[in-house]
Amino acid sequence: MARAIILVLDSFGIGTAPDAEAFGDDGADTFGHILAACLAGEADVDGRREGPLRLPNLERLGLFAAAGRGESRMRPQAVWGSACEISHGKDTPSGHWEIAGVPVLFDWGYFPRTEPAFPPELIRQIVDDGGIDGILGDKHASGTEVIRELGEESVATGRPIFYTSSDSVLQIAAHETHFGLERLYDLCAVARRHVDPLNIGRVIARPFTGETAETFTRTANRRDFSVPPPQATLLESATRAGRSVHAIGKIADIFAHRGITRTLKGDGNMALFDRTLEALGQAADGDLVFANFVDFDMLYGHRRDVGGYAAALEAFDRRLPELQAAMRPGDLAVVTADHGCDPTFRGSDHTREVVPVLAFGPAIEPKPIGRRETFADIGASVAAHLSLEATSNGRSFL
Ligand SMILES: O=P(O)(O)O[C@H]1O[C@H](CO)[C@@H](O)[C@H]1O
Ligand SMILES: [Mn+2]
Ligand SMILES: [Mn+2]
Repeated sequence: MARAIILVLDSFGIGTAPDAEAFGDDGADTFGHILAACLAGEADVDGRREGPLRLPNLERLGLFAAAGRGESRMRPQAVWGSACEISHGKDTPSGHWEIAGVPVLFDWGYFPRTEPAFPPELIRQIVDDGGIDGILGDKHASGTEVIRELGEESVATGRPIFYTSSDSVLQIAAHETHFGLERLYDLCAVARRHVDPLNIGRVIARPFTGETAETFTRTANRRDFSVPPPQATLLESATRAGRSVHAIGKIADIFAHRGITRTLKGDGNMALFDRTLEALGQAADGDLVFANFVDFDMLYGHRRDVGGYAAALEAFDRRLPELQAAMRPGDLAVVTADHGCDPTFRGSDHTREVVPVLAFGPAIEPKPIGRRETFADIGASVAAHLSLEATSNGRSFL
């Protein structure tokens, strides 16, 4: 039994999903296109990385084999394969809930690609209850671009910026001190109530600091207000059985704080890796450590920054030996992702892709597991490993 650790590299898809065409994502391949860009010398970042992508530890575990790529001749040292998503959306909650055994088989509500994007009645309700005198934005946008465009006006008028994407989200950007962080969280809680009837997955607080369009920066105080998963997930199976669930980074928010024992936050992937090791050091037998590494998605995938994404992968890879050294004989670790976000693809949205499944531990025998039909096989395997009641979806590959 010992412990289980799930590491989600947020947005690290490894190839076009069989149903990608329905999402307008045919040909998307986050890993494959980063590899190619690095090889072509198009992903050099001054002082941070250059040349071909070097991921020796992920390669050793079987990343290339999982992606069906012939570049590596190494025999995988992990249980290796890939998984398709059956959830209707390619968003973060859908991906994580499916990993935890609860695919999203209903349709989220989405806001149209029009301006305004939000129903006027909805905005009127949020403005009335939220104590603001109006909003800016009201459209589909990239979060960094929209604060550059409207941040100064937002600071001057006190009106927060409302925007959305191809995900089921209402995002609210406001200045951390001029508008106020707690006030922004309160406003998001009001918005959360009003978007519930529209079946919107998340309201996201996007605080920023700085004084001019050029210096505005989003802070680590982002907060996601998610709806709870529609059924009990692996996390609740664990906590109901008296186990502790250690949630690293965004995990607690993504699961609307259901089935979480403790939350450890960190600013950036490296801090999140530190928190993961810290949780592992404290986890008892039977516990689950569940970590999300958000930089891949937020800082590089959505920003279509190939070099940054490559550098972040290499930095993550360099830390894997520390994780392996901290694992006890009966532990299981699974490296996976929640969707793709190909930094070479058009637009700035997620991409429908298959994700890697690399499961390893001192007593886990390497083997191929092929292409799994659903991410839920990960949750089923973790449940089996921790001797928890089986999740209602997924089959264990262990
Ligand atoms: O452009 P930013 O604000 O990073 O937004 C991105 O972050 C949202 C939540 O992950 C996604 O829906 C995407 O729109
Ligand atoms: Mn995600
Ligand atoms: Mn994202």
